Amino acid sequence: MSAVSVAIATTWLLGLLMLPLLGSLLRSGVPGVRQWLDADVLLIIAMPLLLLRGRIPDFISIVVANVLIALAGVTLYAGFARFMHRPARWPRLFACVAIMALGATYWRYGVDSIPMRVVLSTGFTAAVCVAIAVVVARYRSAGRAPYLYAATTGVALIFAACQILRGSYFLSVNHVSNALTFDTTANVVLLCVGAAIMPVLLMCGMMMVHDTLLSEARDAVNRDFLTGALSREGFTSVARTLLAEADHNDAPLACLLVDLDHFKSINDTFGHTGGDQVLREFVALMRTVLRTSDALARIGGEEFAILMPDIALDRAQSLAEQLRNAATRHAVVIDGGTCTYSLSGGLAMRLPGETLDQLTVRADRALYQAKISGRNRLCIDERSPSRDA
Ligand SMILES: Nc1nc2c(ncn2[C@@H]2O[C@H](COP(=O)(O)OP(=O)(O)OP(=O)(O)O)[C@@H](O)[C@H]2O)c(=O)[nH]1
Repeated sequence: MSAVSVAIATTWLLGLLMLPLLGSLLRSGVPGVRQWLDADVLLIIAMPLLLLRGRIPDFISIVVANVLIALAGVTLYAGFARFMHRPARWPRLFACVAIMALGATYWRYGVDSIPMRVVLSTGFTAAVCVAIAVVVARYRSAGRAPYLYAATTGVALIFAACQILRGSYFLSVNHVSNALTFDTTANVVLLCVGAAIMPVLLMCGMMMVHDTLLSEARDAVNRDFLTGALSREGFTSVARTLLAEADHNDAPLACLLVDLDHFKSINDTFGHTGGDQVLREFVALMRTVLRTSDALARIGGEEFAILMPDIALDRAQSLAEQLRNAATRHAVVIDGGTCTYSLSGGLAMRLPGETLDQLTVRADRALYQAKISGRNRLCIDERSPSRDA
């Protein structure tokens, strides 16, 4: 068996192995997986056609096989583009495949040249690899494992370089095919690298899908689905860090609990979806007032907790008042109607060594005071340090 046949058979086997793995990721709904699966299927169909060269008509083993491989390549790229939430631009991709088809036909039936067909296919594959490297490097989502994206870009560029090297070699040899042309060590090594391109890039894609799923699962637990604020679980874990930092730096930490007033009547007037819109817009409003270092969580229906690290009571009180004023000025347009609302707040400064539960209990007591004193106001827990200072 020649080195070329071994390389083709290896790609085919790896393609088969990838199939169930990609299939298992289909139901994840992550964009790109469908295209990667299609690319793998195209590859699996194309490889035996190449292997049957001489036993089936050349048109199938050369032209059709090369077109299928080119289609697999552009579909692989489309998968990466979709994964990065970019359009696949199919008309352009099909135009590239059409050029490949014309080239393969010409270098078989116009001028029969194996080296030129190799130059054509390596050039095409190199272009696909560069396109993948560019789309992955350029459109990486923030908050995702950067090493994975860097590795995919790097691997795609290495593959492109190997293809260009192999193409250049064949460009320099005589147009007449010759077994020796293929049996050089350099060509065999580059051939093996070429055989790994699709399987390795598909593996990179699958690793990125896993990274996405893990990050979505983490978000589902730590984020409130409706407002995007931290969930109670997310808040607890962020609070643990903030409390440890406050202890370590002997720094002040403020806890503000906020509850929207008469929220039930908002729901009664504007419906539950109207109430949801108020909650979403209120969280967006809070983000414009609070500092980026403040941790904001939705801990109940219309109740929110904010931890403010490294802040004195005066400043925390002023931020809380700004928030209350912004809320009273905020008009939410719902189905043509306008909803206005107010909030009550309870503020407590952390005492040395105090746990999150102890701190929130004091803030909650202050919030209760604000509610029973008439709402739309801020109360401060009397034990908050620096109050008397
Ligand atoms: N739209 C919407 N409403 C919610 C959600 N979670 C809880 N609520 C509603 O929030 C309302 C809270 O009502 P209450 O606990 O009586 O409080 P309130 O009407 O705000 O009165 P005070 O807090 O005493 O000023 C209830 O009607 C809940 O149904 C939610 O996710 N979306």
